[in-house]
Amino acid sequence: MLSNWSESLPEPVAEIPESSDAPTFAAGGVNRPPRASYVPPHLRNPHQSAFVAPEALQGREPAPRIIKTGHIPKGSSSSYDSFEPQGEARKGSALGALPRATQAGAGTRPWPPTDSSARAVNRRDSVAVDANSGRSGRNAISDRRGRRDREGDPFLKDETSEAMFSQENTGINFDAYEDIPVETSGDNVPPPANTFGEIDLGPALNANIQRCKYVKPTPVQKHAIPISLAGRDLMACAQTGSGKTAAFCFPIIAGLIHNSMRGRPRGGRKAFPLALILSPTRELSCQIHDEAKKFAYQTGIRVVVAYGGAPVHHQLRELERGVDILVATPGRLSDLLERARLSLSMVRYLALDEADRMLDMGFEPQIRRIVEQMDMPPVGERQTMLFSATFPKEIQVILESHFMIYDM
Ligand SMILES: Nc1ncnc2c1ncn2[C@@H]1O[C@H](COP(=O)(O)OP(=O)(O)OP(=O)(O)O)[C@@H](O)[C@H]1O
Repeated sequence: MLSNWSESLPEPVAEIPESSDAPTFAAGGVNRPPRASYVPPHLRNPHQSAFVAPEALQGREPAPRIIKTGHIPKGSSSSYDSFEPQGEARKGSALGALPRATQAGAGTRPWPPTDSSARAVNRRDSVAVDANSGRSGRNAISDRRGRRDREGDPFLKDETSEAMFSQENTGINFDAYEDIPVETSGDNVPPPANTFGEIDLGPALNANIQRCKYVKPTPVQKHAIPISLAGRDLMACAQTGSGKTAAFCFPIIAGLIHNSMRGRPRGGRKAFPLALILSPTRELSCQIHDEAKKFAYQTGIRVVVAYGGAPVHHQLRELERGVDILVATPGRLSDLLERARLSLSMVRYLALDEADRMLDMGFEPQIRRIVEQMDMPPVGERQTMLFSATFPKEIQVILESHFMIYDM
């Protein structure tokens, strides 16, 4: 009999960097790399219990997980929900205005948060926008409703095999996480949230959290979500399997739902994502894409994935159909930018997952170009979340001094 869930996993298969001669797969769930082949590194030793800090296994005090927060945004909170597109993005019709979500059970809590830590975007050209006003806003809502009707149910396969989706069978003992200290730095760090109910994520996202059967936030979620919702940049060190995906997806999705995005061109050949999630491998990108689709279910937010080693034309078609959140590997993203089929000028959220691995895999030049030299809004005009399983000093120095990534 198996004593550990991880013993039932198939032998790990080496991950394939996108530069390899791997078999090709199409995006959007068609011919994807088989999910069973991806085993997170922490589960690869079947004799270690998953999700326990390695120090704890050696009888030592677990080292604190580190979360660094960016500067407290300055200025008035009213500019938080405004966004004026620049350059080419000014053209065309509006996409984005969703009705302001009324928080079920949250009563009168305003959005954006009006406390001192609320993000003030301070965009030079930004203007306040009423999400419910204007013709384009109504069109955008009906567009999104239509889109919802056509949306496949990302929970379907889980519902048909309930066991696959139950928390017990993820092999995660989240209670073991409770004791892991989390160290946060930065001024006036927003307090952690011990329950999802304490966080203002909106009814649609809350419903999806329930569908996912997440009962309470993991430690990285407890700390990172309130920090990001307050509009602060964030750098978090958390091991793989700690729930990072939700930690960056929830604030992005909540932010996109609550904030109006006017003036985004539609129907053209160039895509203008509002959020970009960079991850090192196609396996991880597909995993994030699958999770993000569940979190964004019935919100009207469209999540697209682009990764190397697969024919680009299918991914281009997916992008042409519209994209709010783009999950991408750095190589394929650079390719799409070079083909001028993608603009980063509307990106308000940038998340980098497994940053240490991206640097280890030699993606530094691409990331530098994507972040610094393309049309992405600069630090202060977008929100950045960086997650890494390890944070050796060298990586912190590289990230802080060489990349214009944070508002630190
Ligand atoms: N709050 C939660 N409650 C229950 N399960 C959760 C919670 N957050 C995440 N999970 C589940 O835990 C598993 C690991 O989470 P996730 O994939 O987000 O971790 P990760 O840190 O991003 O790992 P990786 O780097 O391997 O992608 C997933 O199956 C996810 O659905």
